[in-house]
Amino acid sequence: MRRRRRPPVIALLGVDGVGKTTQARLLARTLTAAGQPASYFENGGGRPLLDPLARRLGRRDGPNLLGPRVHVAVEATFRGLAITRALALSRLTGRIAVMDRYTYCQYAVMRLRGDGDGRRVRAAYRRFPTPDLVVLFTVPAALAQERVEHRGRDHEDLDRLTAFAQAYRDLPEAAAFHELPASGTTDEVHAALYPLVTAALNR
Ligand SMILES: Cc1cn([C@H]2C[C@H](O)[C@@H](COP(=O)(O)OP(=O)(O)O)O2)c(=O)[nH]c1=O
Repeated sequence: MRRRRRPPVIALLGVDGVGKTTQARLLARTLTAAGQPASYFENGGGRPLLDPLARRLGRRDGPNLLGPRVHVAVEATFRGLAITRALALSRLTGRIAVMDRYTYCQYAVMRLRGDGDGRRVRAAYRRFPTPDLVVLFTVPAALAQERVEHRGRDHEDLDRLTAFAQAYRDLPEAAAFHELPASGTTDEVHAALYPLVTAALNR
């Protein structure tokens, strides 16, 4: 067998409510049960912390509290630290890293908000490996919104979800993403995802 410098990295992307967390957790469990030990990692940008904090302080959201420039630096730092930790743990344990979000999510959210060209963040993230597989989940914006409502933690605006999905597709890296329609049940989407993953792991 070919020697690998690091365990494989699988990254799942998409707008809020598309099913990343559900699928990433299930994928890590299924791979592990199939004899390919895998760990789930969440690589968020701190929005669940920053937005409620901003609201408690009487502001609309994180960018409104910190200003766009500071906010993007804080968010990119949060995410960079999460990815660094995930890669380090994956290397230490030798387990496949199943990434719930990755660098591309930062680039997409910056494009969505019009935070410049992302060159500085791309430079800061340049040492992070290109994953062995990047899957972009797609669902109609209305379904993503319904799922976010169902989760009950926050709310999503339909126009924002539509623009966010387009921001992913407009990234310069998007040609390497594997788009996967994710409107089906959890089991149906998993059944479509799993062969892509095993093919990537066997490459
Ligand atoms: C994948 C999936 C999720 N859900 C629910 C579970 C969650 O409460 C919510 C959002 O899923 P979640 O996996 O949290 O999405 P993301 O990580 O992309 O934001 O939708 C469904 O109802 N059906 C599905 O097929």
